[in-house]
Amino acid sequence: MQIREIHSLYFSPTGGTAKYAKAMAEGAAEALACPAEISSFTLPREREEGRHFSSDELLIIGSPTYAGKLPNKILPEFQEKLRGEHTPVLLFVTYGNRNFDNSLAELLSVLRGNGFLPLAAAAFACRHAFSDRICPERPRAEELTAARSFAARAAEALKTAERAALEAVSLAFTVPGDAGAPYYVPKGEDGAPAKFLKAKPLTDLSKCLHCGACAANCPMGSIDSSDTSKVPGICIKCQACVRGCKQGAKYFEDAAFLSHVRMLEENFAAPEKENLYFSVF
Ligand SMILES: Cc1cc2nc3c(=O)[nH]c(=O)nc-3n(C[C@H](O)[C@H](O)[C@H](O)COP(=O)(O)O)c2cc1C
Repeated sequence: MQIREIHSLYFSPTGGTAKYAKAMAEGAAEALACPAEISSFTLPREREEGRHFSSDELLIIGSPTYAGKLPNKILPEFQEKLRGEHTPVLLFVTYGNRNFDNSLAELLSVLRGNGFLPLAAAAFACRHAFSDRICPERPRAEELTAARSFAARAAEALKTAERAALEAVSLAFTVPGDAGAPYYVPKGEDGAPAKFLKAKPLTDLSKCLHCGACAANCPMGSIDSSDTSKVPGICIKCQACVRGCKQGAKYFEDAAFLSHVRMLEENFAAPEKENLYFSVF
């Protein structure tokens, strides 16, 4: 199969997913000796346009796991904005060492439904967006190298594969999880459901320089750029504002949210999970 161009697309509020999208794009580009365009699908303006891919392009796509599935506010954008025409795809999810549950299966199902040919997939344990105590060093350099090699091997195999044969193996390709399963219900330290849907970031005005970075980095465009202490829109708890603030001025105070973070730190910081790879090749 002839591949003319590679596109690597990621939703990545706190940067872990982006690192893997870049590494895999580089591996595939080297194997196929063709250009790779790496682009973000994170900010509202980056998700405005639909993206259509042809049969001689390769898509690499990654998303974090939120509550065991794809981020629910971004799912409709994946469903509505991405179209393939029998376009081969390498898909992956990242997760914060609890579990990726059903996110990879959901991503595969969305892509298959939108005309893509899923051929290889991966689940990468990354630093948890909520806590530096969970996999703080991940992805490690050697993990990015392994992901890069995985994408290179898949791309290399594409070169000699017959399209008809790929269509058939892609149809049978599965990954762990159930695309139709419900969301994971976050628990607090007491094991009871932790309800923090309405939690929003607060601003320490003694630290805030009013630089506007938090508003500019918010994937939901929810922070008022003229007064960044106001969050009139929806908050998906992605932590882009918290981690992107050089002054450390953004924080969450919601008791249920903090209890969930402590539960994760207590139960899911160790052992660190292995990265998982799946492929038709
Ligand atoms: C709202 C939210 C929900 C999350 N839910 C899960 C989860 O169910 N399981 C898990 O292991 N990690 C979970 N995580 C951790 C992220 O999947 C992980 O930190 C991911 O690598 C973040 O990607 P990014 O750095 O590209 O933003 C969650 C993170 C956020 C912000």
